[in-house]
Amino acid sequence: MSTGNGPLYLGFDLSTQQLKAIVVNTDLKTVAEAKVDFDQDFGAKYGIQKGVHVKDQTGEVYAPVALWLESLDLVLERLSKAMAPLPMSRVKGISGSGQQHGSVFWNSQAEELLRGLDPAKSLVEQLEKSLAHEFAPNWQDHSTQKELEAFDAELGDREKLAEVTGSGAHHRFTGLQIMRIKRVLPQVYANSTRISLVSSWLASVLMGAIAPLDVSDVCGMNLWDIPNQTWSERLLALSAGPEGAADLRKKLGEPRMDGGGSMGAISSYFVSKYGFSPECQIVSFTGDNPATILALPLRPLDAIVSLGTSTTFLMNTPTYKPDGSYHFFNHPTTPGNYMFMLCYKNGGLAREKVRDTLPKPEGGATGWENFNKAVLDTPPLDMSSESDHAKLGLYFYLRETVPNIRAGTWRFTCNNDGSDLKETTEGWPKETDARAIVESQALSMRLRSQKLVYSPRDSLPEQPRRIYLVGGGSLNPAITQVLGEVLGGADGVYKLDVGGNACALGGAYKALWALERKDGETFDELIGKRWTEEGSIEKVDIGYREGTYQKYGKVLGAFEEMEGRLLAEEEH
Ligand SMILES: Nc1ncnc2c1ncn2[C@@H]1O[C@H](COP(=O)(O)OP(=O)(O)O)[C@@H](O)[C@H]1O
Ligand SMILES: O=C(CO)[C@@H](O)[C@H](O)COP(=O)(O)O
Repeated sequence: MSTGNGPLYLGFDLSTQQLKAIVVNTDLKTVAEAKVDFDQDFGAKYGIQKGVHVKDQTGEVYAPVALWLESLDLVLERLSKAMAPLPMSRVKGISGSGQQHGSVFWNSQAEELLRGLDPAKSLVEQLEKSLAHEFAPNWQDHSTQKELEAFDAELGDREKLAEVTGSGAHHRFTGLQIMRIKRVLPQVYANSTRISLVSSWLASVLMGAIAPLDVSDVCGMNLWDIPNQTWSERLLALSAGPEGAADLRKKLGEPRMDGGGSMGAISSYFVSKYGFSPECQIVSFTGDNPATILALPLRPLDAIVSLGTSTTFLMNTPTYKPDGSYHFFNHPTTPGNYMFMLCYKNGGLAREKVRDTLPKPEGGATGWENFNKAVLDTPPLDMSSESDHAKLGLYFYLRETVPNIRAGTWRFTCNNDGSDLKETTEGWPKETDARAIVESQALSMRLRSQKLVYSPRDSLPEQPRRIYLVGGGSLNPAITQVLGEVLGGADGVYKLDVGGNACALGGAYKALWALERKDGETFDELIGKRWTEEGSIEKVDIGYREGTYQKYGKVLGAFEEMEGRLLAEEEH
């Protein structure tokens, strides 16, 4: 491939299970990729599984920060090789993303250690000493029930909190996590001079100085007042105690409200060790979901479904319509726009659990062959005729967030119009579970996004125009088809060619826009001019199917009632 002599842009994604890096040229074409898989590369050393430690007794889920430091050196070593013969010195700008909500606690030595990084030593050798806490809470953590109740109550109720911060209280949101750390590990909190999000932490290491939080990622904390674009003093005081609000504000710093421009040049450590140019600029890093909506120019009514460890449903919208069950974030690049998001904890790993109840395919290339066959051999809602009962299931191996239902598996049936909803105790064949888990994940997204979608064309029912799939699960044709059947998509369902690397790609595009934008040029304007469908996306399903879409529509009420009954059981 000819890459000319123009500048290159590097995007990282520090997600739950991997650290990925992708380099693009000014035509948005990928020229090199590399990754570190935490379990494969460091599982034995750090005793992690799927990138994290899990403490079932408390609901804590956390990752060792040292693992990420080792991974950064390793991914850059791999990337230098993947780039050859292109020199790293061609990289003009770096941005990227981090798993949202996770936080890193720095101690008082951090700034000095970051400034003085020695290329003769590794990052982990030098920066392990910069931490006030060796672990970063992960977004799957659900140890903060007490804090969740306090946050929901603080401004009156959950809806009021959502109006102010874009979200009701969620266990994983950083304000709650900080409040818990202060309660259970007061010394760690006291020793923390600065607190970063995962995104700004990675930017800090690359810059050799503590980077500000990002305009979009800051909205995943339940601390940022979105209508007024400032820290909420009341919520800071709740998290850190009435006397501690000012101190917490100092630890967090003021976020950077411009998603573009440069925050500073790369640290000399990376110049000496990996051959970056000293002129290479670090652009603000954002959350992995905000970065995903930057992987292509996203029009209103288009939706992205990210099938990673978590499942997320994302839209770019000019309307701020907060609600306690979903999320609004500042758009990462466009002031006045927002990202709408639904986030499910029981995404890829829950589908894997159901897959693993089926016999292992012999010689299968992906390991998903039997799961896919079961999905495709089962009719929608497992109804072979109109008189059959529709089957609905919920498969939560972790406490879910949307809605906040305990871990467990439930199977219900109802009539084709949603009436006569009953829990079934006899169960059903394992093959039915394969279809039911994908349907239930899609039904939940359809239920909760209905207020944001409208009819894309005359006479079609309300639905997204295009649905773009990203993340590891987007490689799966059976999952893809069911998403199209349930969610529709008047112009079809598309997979991003970059598959599981969408957030890293969004990071690379962000770096390009940040450093090449003309006065007032938006991300969508600049990227829209250079982006081509060919080579970027592939149509994988027709999306809207008349009849099938309506069939799922008729059981949406029953689906909501099923969730409602399980929630009510927990309240009693
Ligand atoms: N062929 C496949 N079919 C279904 N799921 C898949 C397939 N390949 C990978 N996955 C899923 O993708 C998940 C990882 O997705 P990825 O986007 O890389 O994760 P992360 O959340 O760490 O960024 C795995 O947990 C796995 O369940
Ligand atoms: O908690 C959320 C969003 O609110 C998750 O989407 C995390 O941002 C990380 O997800 P993975 O990419 O690791 O699945």
